[in-house]
Amino acid sequence: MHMTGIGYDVHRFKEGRPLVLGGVTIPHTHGLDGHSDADVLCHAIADAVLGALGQPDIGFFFPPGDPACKDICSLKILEKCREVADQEGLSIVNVDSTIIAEAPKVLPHREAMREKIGAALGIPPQRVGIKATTNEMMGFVGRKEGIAAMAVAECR
Ligand SMILES: Nc1ccn([C@@H]2O[C@H](COP(=O)(O)O)[C@@H](O)[C@H]2O)c(=O)n1
Ligand SMILES: C[C@@]1(CO)OP(=O)(O)OP(=O)(O)OC[C@H]1O
Repeated sequence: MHMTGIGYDVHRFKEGRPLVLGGVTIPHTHGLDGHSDADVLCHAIADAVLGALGQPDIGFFFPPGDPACKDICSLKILEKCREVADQEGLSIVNVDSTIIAEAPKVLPHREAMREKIGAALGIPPQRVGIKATTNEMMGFVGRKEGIAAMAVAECR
């Protein structure tokens, strides 16, 4: 049986932090604020995978504010999702995602992100979809207050 999951996350920009998306540090004026490395893309993908596994969300496995999660590399969260899939006797088929950001341009970093996410999830990079769009200068993303990401995943 195939199961589908959906994930969404958003993080606010903060000066003086590195911008990490899909496990890749991208040069930018601001990073994202968070207790973890604030990798909004990995968080959305994690929730999508956990949803497809019929599991609770990221906060169940990595409680918000848990000292053990301070500045955690969010690829570790994806590795945990893979472990949970293994424990359940399920496999991750593919993930697809969209980053919503006015800046920076993220598509130049797409291949690097696919490699990192694929390695963490144990799937080939060809099965990791990453797209990006601006919000046409509307809303909080449009005002460059932060970055949002959404994802879907399929498991079987
Ligand atoms: N942060 C972003 C946003 C967009 N892109 C790329 O630009 C294309 C056009 O975006 P629009 O929102 O103006 O339609 C989009 O399809 C992406 O290829 C990007 O790399 N990073
Ligand atoms: C992984 C966690 C751990 O604090 O990361 P945060 O940086 O707090 O990010 P958020 O997406 O708000 O919630 C997920 C948390 O569980």
